[in-house]
Amino acid sequence: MSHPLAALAPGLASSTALQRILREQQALLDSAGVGIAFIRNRTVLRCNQHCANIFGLASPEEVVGRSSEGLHPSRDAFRELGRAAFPDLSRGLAYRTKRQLRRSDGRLFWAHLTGRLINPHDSGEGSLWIIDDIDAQRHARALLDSAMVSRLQREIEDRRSDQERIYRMAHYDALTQLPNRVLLAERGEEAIRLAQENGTPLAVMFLDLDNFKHVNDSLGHRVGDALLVEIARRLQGTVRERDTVARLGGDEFVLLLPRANAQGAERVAAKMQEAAMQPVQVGHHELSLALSMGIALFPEHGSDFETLIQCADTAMYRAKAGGRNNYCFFTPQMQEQSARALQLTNALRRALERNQLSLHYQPQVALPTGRVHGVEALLRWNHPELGSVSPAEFIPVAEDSGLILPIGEWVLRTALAQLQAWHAAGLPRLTMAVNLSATQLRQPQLPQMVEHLLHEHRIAAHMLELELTENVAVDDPHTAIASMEQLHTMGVRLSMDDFGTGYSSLSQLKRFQIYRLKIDQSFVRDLDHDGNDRAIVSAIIRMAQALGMRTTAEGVETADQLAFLREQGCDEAQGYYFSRPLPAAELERHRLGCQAA
Ligand SMILES: Nc1nc2c(ncn2[C@@H]2O[C@H](COP(=O)(O)O[C@H]3[C@@H](O)[C@H](n4cnc5c(=O)[nH]c(N)nc54)O[C@@H]3COP(=O)(O)O)[C@@H](O)[C@H]2O)c(=O)[nH]1
Repeated sequence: MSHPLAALAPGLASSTALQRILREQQALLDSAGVGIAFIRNRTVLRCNQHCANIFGLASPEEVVGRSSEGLHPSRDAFRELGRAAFPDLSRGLAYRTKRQLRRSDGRLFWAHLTGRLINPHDSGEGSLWIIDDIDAQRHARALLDSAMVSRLQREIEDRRSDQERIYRMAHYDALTQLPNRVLLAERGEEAIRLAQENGTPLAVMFLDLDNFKHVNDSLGHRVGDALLVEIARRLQGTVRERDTVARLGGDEFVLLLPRANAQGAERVAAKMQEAAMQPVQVGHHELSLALSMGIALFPEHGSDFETLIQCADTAMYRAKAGGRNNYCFFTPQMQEQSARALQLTNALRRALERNQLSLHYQPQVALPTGRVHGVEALLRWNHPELGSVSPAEFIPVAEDSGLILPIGEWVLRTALAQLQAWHAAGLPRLTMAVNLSATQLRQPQLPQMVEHLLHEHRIAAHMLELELTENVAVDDPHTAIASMEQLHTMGVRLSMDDFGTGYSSLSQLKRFQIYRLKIDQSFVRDLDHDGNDRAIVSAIIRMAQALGMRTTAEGVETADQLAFLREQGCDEAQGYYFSRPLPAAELERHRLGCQAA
């Protein structure tokens, strides 16, 4: 096809130079971002690609040759444009307007038009028109805008979900998905505000799983975690929507119970106990757990959330100490006791180095012969200001603070040194019983320490009896059993103290390699007038005999008690009837000299 511009200079159309110029011009035209068309005699002579695009045609060739009138919505519109443009064009000026044009498929669109005559003195040479498609621009802008909007929306969405994730991480426990300490505190403050405003009650409950450490240690953390998740689910399923179940960490949970008074809290506690006690299946383990719970009430026990939680925590410890699977309401006395415990802990830290501790010894008498076969070492603490503090009070404090470890070692060393002295003084068969706390038994190095002290004082292992309570083994049977086995292998004798008051099974007794059962003094105390106690004591003695264990009755105070025990075949007895626990020198004077064999 001959180039349309060749028509403008017919003589030059075949020249190579002109062809090159025309190609360059076309390239220039095609690279323009607007439509460009040359029109002469109402016919399109030449246009660029953009112009073809604007009119919905594939290439400039499809536009060239078309009547320019057909590019307008109507003949009238076309003529009107000619009339309007003429004054400017004929003066050699550019004519600018905004018009509707028609695409090849008939659709109308708005465009900015700029026209100019090629030769202002001769309109017959045609005109050049620049067409700027406003609709397409608008459309493109709209597309751009919507792309930006959706990107913005995505960003906002992303940011929102990031914020939600951060909020969740900061306010919820990752394992159980329960509210954590932070969210609990927020809800607690809010609950107190509402309770104050409405004059309604509010209960805070502190929960702790009994023996959870045992599950974790013996079955592994994965089982422990699964158990916590299941317990969390059950607790959550037991309360009402307005209540909050939060996990503080480990096996500690807190319940926030708006509008619950003492009876309400008690009902929830009972439901919690029931929910926790249903067996939990984790893999092939069927586990059942119990809860210890402490309850504090608003406003009776505190006006701020921090105080209420502390009170509930204190009450929970009391529940645990009272035998586990239990709940307890906070009382102000508990706080006094906590303050006292703190005072004792601080004072106890200095007790060893300031020589405030001493041992008293209580004889243990063999019933068939009436002779003292051994003594039990009992710790005494005499503080310059606090006076004589009972071990029943300070031993638990020492256990909680970990001070029982250095103190327990001191007791063992001092007792063995005393035994060594008595053996040297002519009482070679005297045995020494020493109390061991659960914390001590959990120390894996305990057997080595005992062995070292026995060696240091040249005492045969069977002359030492270590007294354990039943709960020692319940808390951490694995370490406890390992230590007991080592001690047993060394020849040290183990006795079960306060037997009958704790929680142990007969199979445990066998596994623990127990040499002696010490019948708790609570059964001995009322032997004279309580038929049940008599039945229990004689059953314990018979059971021990059947299992090949010896029995010692604690707290014997009367001749009648002694007669009953002797009659039942009890092996040894200990109590005020024979002697109170005494300092070594006093005991030597009164009891040991002639009786020990
Ligand atoms: N872990 C350690 N625990 C210890 C140690 N020393 C003592 N304790 C434990 O403290 C609890 C209280 O001991 P204590 O006040 O010494 O009471 C003992 C006896 O004095 C008392 N007793 C003895 N005979 C009688 C009696 O006839 N009547 C009566 N009412 N009380 C009597 O009983 C306690 C016996 O203790 P135990 O045989 O150990 O049960 C107590 O639990 C001690 O175990 C220590 O060094 N470490």
